[in-house]
Amino acid sequence: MTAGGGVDEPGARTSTLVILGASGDLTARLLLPGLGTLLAGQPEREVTIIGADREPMETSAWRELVRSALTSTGCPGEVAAETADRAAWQTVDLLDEESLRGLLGAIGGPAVLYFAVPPRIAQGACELLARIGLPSGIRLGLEKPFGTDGASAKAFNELLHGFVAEERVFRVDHFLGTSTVLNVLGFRFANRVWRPVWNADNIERIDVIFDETLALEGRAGYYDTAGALVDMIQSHLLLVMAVTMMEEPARIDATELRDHLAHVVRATRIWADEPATASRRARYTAGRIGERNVPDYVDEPDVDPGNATETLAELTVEVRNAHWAGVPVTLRSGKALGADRHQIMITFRPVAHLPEGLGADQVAIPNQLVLDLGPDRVALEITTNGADDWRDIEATTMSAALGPGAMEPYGQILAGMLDGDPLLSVRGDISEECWRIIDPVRRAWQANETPLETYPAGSDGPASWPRARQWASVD
Ligand SMILES: NC(=O)C1=CN([C@@H]2O[C@H](COP(=O)(O)OP(=O)(O)OC[C@H]3O[C@@H](n4cnc5c(N)ncnc54)[C@H](OP(=O)(O)O)[C@@H]3O)[C@@H](O)[C@H]2O)C=CC1
Ligand SMILES: O=C1O[C@H](COP(=O)(O)O)[C@@H](O)[C@H](O)[C@H]1O
Repeated sequence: MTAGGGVDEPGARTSTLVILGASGDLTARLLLPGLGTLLAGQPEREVTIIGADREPMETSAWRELVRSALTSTGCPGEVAAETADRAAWQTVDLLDEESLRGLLGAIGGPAVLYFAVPPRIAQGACELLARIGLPSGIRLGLEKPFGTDGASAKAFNELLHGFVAEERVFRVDHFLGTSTVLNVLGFRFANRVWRPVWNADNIERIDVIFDETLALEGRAGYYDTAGALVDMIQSHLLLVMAVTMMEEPARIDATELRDHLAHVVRATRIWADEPATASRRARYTAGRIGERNVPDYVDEPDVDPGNATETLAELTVEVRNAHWAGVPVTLRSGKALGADRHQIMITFRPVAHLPEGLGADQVAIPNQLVLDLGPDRVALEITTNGADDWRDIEATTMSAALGPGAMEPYGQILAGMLDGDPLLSVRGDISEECWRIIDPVRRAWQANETPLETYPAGSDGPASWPRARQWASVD
């Protein structure tokens, strides 16, 4: 097995990526295809990919898996072939100390160890690494979920910090690598028009929505104990919120950006400090989405009907600082819904007053700004004079497509890891803060203080939830 080097030299384009759990779903579906988009745009990179898993795999089979996954997302054939030819396989049991030592010895140089394994295995392997010691030049890529609650995330951080510097730990949240989240930075900070109005004086509410038509898709092993709150709100949506509401960083680097994200999550509190009433939860029952019949969630393969798993979660929080106090921020995500709706929605306060003779008998219409999280688009609903009667007022939508980004989110995340730039990885304190926000909600749900409602697959969620009113207008 050969080891690439150089991940430590700034700007180096030669690096070694060791994928632990290389026979798994994440590797085949997201990691390698993401890397393919990175190599498509930056073909000069020489990445040596070492696949590692507990079952042996022929090197030729691993190389073919690498080659086809890279080309599936547009990596040129010759770059994929060269990368595949460098790839190697290592059979390892990550929970066996000797086996893990053997892997580290075989890598023999700087590398990224990417844990594409279940969280229990990643944590167990890190406990062994704490004993063995981490060879210099190694970085760790850790998938979500990071811990299972605030206490376990804190303990995991303490374990890691005992043997590796925080700058070498890359906690993955692929939403930070999505083009729209990156686009929010330019949209917010490079436009003069938003700066004076981006605060509680002018903004009435914020909604971050990630509704999916996808149902469980065979992921009960993970999802049935996580649920929508942990799967989407604890990690992704709180960070999307933080990017939307943070102050302007002095520069876009890992320290500044993450300090600013941390300021937002540290100031975030559950609305009215009432977890039971600031949240809602529901689970899908049988229904139809387009041409698909979706079974009742509890009839999905491997679901434990005894788990009160929610497939739709909503949580309202407040960022309690001088800029945002009093503005409700609702985070919502669910599966098996009628439409994919991935949006940050900013609802402005209506004008305080309309001149007499304009919009007679009409109430002022609040401006609404929607940043679509794919396909990337921005839409602003403004108020204009009526088309038929200029004395009326009516809403009109202006919209524009945003750049789709040069690569898939996992390509962006891997680029940061390979280059040693933690800009888009979740810092340890931020991860703990996100758990601190949702832990009381989980406790309230476990105590049954918030009812577990139902909705038919393919619907908009429980009929009683007041959602259509809020964002029907910008479609
Ligand atoms: N799949 C996805 O869409 C996403 C996954 N993630 C995260 O990525 C991680 C991996 O998920 P996923 O790929 O779906 O999981 P899989 O179960 O598909 O893959 C995990 C792999 O790890 C191997 N493994 C388990 N135990 C050991 C061990 N002791 N030593 C070496 N290898 C081991 C498994 O082998 P075996 O089969 O023999 O057990 C399997 O090949 C999880 O943390 C998940 O939360 C995050 C976002 C999306
Ligand atoms: O991390 C996750 O994200 C996906 C949604 O993100 P996408 O980039 O795949 O659209 C979600 O479906 C999944 O449940 C969650 O684990």
